[in-house]
Amino acid sequence: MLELHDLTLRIGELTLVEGLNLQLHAGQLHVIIGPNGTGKTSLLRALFGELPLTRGGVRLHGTPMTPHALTAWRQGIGYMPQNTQLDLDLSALEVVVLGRLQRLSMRLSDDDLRAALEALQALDIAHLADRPVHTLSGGQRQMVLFAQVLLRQPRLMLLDEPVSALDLKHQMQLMEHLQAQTTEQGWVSVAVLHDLNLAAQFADQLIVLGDGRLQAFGPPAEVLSRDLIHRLYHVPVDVHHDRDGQPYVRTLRATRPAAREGVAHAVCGTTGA
Ligand SMILES: Nc1ncnc2c1ncn2[C@@H]1O[C@H](COP(=O)(O)OP(=O)(O)OP(=O)(O)O)[C@@H](O)[C@H]1O
Repeated sequence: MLELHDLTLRIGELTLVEGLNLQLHAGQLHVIIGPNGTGKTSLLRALFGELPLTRGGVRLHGTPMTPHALTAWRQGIGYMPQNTQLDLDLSALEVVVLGRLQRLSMRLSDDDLRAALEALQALDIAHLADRPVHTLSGGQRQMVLFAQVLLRQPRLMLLDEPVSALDLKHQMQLMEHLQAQTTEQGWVSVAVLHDLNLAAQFADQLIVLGDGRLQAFGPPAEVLSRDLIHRLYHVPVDVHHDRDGQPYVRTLRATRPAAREGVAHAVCGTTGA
């Protein structure tokens, strides 16, 4: 279990996150949603030990995060930050193997290489293995970095917008894999997503942040409501539910697309003339 107790983050006068109390369970996928600039990345960075806590504490399976033991703390974490820039002269396979960094001696073992290849295969990107990573597309880099964090065999998975550069097929592939492995391996998984429908589809629990504070926490079917979304994003939406009770969100336009209708009429008029 990952326990956050009164977690507060400040930089100078600016409060990024205020008084978070949460208990996140092993084997569950937790998805953080919330508007831009509301503290999601700061929270993940703090959980990775990259941003010092101003107040409060964090425990993973009973072990507290302490400033003097951050190297050991990070060894149990698969952290995928938002920025997937990779200006390295390494192949995709080599980047994935780096996920085993803490265990690598002077040379790679067959086991490390096999595990890296299997991770690439599981994500259907084995064909990228020998490509230099600086030549990969944004989405391909994102998949390679996901394969890298898988190889860490983490107890805690922290993923900051892991599908932001992915097409529909790869979004589903990554999320399906994350959810299956979270259950199977008993990880505590935390991912930031902006796509509310993807969040509703895959999250066991939603963590809703707004202005650095917890606005709601719980299963998507209980948490995602029209009022909450409107309050957070100031966008009109409808929230529907499918046959399994899973919510899905449809954004509503504030204005009718009158200009487009005008274009259609003009085109028809031209054709008819
Ligand atoms: N190192 C820093 N110094 C000063 N302000 C910072 C720093 N890091 C973050 N902030 C500010 O803290 C707030 C929260 O930022 P954060 O990146 O955590 O938001 P976010 O919810 O992840 O946003 P987004 O959805 O846009 O990625 C923002 O106002 C940001 O400008």
